[in-house]
Amino acid sequence: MTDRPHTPVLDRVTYPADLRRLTDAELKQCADELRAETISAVSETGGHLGSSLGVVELTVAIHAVFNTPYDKLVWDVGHQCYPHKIVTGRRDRIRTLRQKDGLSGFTKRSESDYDPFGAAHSSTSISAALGFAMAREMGQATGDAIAVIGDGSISAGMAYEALNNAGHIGRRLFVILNDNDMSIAPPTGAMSSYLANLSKNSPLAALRDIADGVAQHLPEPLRQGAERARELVTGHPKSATLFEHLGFTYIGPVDGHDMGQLLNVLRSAKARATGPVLIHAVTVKGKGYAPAELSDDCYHGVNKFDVATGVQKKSTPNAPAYTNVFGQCLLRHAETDSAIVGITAAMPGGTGLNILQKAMPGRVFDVGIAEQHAVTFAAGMAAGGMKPFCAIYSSFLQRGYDQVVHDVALQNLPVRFMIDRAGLVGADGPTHAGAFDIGYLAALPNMTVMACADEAEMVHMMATAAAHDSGPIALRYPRGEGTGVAMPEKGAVLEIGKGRILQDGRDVAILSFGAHLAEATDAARALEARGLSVTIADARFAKPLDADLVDRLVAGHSALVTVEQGAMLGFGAIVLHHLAATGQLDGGVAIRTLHLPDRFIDQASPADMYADAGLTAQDIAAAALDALGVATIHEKARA
Ligand SMILES: Cc1ncc(C[n+]2csc(CCOP(=O)(O)OP(=O)(O)O)c2C)c(N)n1
Ligand SMILES: CC(=O)[C@@H](O)[C@H](O)COP(=O)(O)O
Ligand SMILES: [Mg+2]
Repeated sequence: MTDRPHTPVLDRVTYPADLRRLTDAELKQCADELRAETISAVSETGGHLGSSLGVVELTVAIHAVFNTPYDKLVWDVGHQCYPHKIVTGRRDRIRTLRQKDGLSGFTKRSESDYDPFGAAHSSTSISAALGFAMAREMGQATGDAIAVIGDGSISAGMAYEALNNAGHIGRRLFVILNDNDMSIAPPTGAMSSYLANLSKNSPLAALRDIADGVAQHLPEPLRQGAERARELVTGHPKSATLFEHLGFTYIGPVDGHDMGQLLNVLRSAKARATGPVLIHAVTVKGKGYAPAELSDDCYHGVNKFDVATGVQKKSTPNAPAYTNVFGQCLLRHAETDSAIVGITAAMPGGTGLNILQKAMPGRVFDVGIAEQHAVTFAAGMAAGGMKPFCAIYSSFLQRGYDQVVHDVALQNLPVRFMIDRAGLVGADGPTHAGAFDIGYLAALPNMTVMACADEAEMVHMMATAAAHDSGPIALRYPRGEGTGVAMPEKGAVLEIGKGRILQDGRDVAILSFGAHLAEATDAARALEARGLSVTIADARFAKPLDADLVDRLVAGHSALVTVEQGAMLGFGAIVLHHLAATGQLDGGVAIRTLHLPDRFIDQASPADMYADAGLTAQDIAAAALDALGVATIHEKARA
């Protein structure tokens, strides 16, 4: 007998239609190959590996059973969609993931018909899928809607708003709960415990059938076992799970890595569902790759790595990361002030709150993916006499905006907002860019808004925030390392609303707000090389604005350039508003406000993204020269 060459099944799959031609055994083999391909690709690109490995079988089974893209598959967050990208026509570009001009690390409508709804912020999938389902019910040419949501993401209020609505509407909709008992960090919360109990204590639930109730047809001892398991989970004899109370048919738990079981359950659900169905799939984050399965974070987000060992490539830092400086500072303040507490919405490591959490576990609250609750919880704590440091990434705080307005600012409560990932963040792209917080926070009465120029300034601003009991205060800082400046022994409390001048000049003033001061300084050097005399100032506060400083810069220079790592209606707009309100715009000074452009910027390195945004040192210098040119024309005209 001759050995037949082994042809990978995955090589026969470009689109989901190809999966639908495979036998069940081939689908299983395809999943194994898809897992290997995912590991290999992410080892070259970095990215969200653990979550993607956990849904390999689900990906294959869903696409094999449902008629995507006519049926709409909506991944929550979208960070687990790499296997999905590989089997939906993007295998040839999967090694460009998260890079400039490459594939997005999340689902994105403009990238593929198989990404019917974009994501990256969590807990939106059930709402979006319900929207598709209703569009179908109202006559649009679209098929079934399937949301896949993780156990971490289903902790957010928005997911319950959607379940509530879907259960009420009662139309056919599929929600697959991908329960790997893990968020970015170990999951917290009562809901997480409830789900854990469902999967641990309900061994026979997998046999339940959505239409005719398999349990009824089980032999007596098994049926009693199923009922006992249900009673154990719910606490009530014969009562249903939370999802059933909300109007869903609950199927599960099923083994989310058992291809046969998944195919049976999905086929049966697809054939029989008349209303909303929740399929509870138990999975393992990092499944099938030992270094991921054995690690504490299940390789949630990894750098490039060596496949054989799992060892990730780490760059040697030149300076402390802002996140770390924040974490260390907060710990120092908490040691001397027992009212200080930290609040995070499922990001203890990402925000640096894990430093305080490790030292003083009782002083940090991880509320799960629940930014809205985090903000109002902080407001309540502040009203109760505590000093909450609410650490949330800039883009995720967008979720809690009404809470910032209504619960914090309106009541002038001293919540300290620590806004990490302000500005462009790199590989996560536009969904995670901290672009809007300057504008959306500075618009609020009572709010103080600071941004630190470097890590030493951060220490002072932390001291300022800790001392600021008269109202809410926000400190924004970017992802990544500081600039390597000498660090102060201790933070000094800054005068609220006062900036600083770092260098005095005569021709042009560059007024920077936040961490682009290094680029502003480089621009000044370039201008000096052309014989110009440049003032460099650091605003420190966008609100209250240092009006005296701005007035001085306008009065003493022919041109003023503002620089910030934020969107159009931010710091520069505040400066312009002040100058207009005080009649200084007509005084002949030429002004340029450098900010992010009015468009979303695709993923690349932060440096490339800032170049795309027109915010390099050269751009700043060019803007200054342009402004000076205009100022010269004005001066000549006046002469
Ligand atoms: C609104 C929002 N807050 C926080 C995050 C950061 N975040 C991304 S994935 C994740 C954990 C998600 O856990 P889960 O849904 O269980 O998916 P898993 O990674 O376990 O597959 C978090 C907190 C986010 N993307 N969106
Ligand atoms: C998917 C998601 O939202 C997070 O995993 C995010 O990518 C983390 O970003 P950082 O790496 O900046 O913490
Ligand atoms: Mg999870």
